[in-house]
Amino acid sequence: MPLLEDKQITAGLEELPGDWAREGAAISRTVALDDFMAAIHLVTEVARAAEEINHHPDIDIRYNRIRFRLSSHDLGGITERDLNLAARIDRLAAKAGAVGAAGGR
Ligand SMILES: C[C@H](O)[C@H](O)[C@H]1CNC2=NC(N)=NC(=O)C2=N1
Repeated sequence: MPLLEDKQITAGLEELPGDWAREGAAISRTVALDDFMAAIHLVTEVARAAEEINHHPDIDIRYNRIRFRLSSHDLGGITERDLNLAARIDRLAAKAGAVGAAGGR
């Protein structure tokens, strides 16, 4: 699967419901949950999705906030796999009642 061009990445990010940001060779999104266990439950669901597609996020968990950072490590950049995983994360995060970190919780 090839690396995406800048304009493809920009278009792909606009299609995603979550507020993903481009960070060089990766895209990232931070979400906030009600509490630590809610965050851990979401991480567990994302882990199952990652295993299903064999594409794994970098995850930073701080109490009720989770930062997901996606990159295709084998190619050192962003591919469709990252956009696909981001879409799955957005669906799981919405189901879990997550809000963007900008939500101020
Ligand atoms: C052996 C295994 O299939 C590879 O290491 C997969 C696993 N998950 C992965 N996840 C991500 N984000 N990038 C990869 O290059 C990658 N490679």
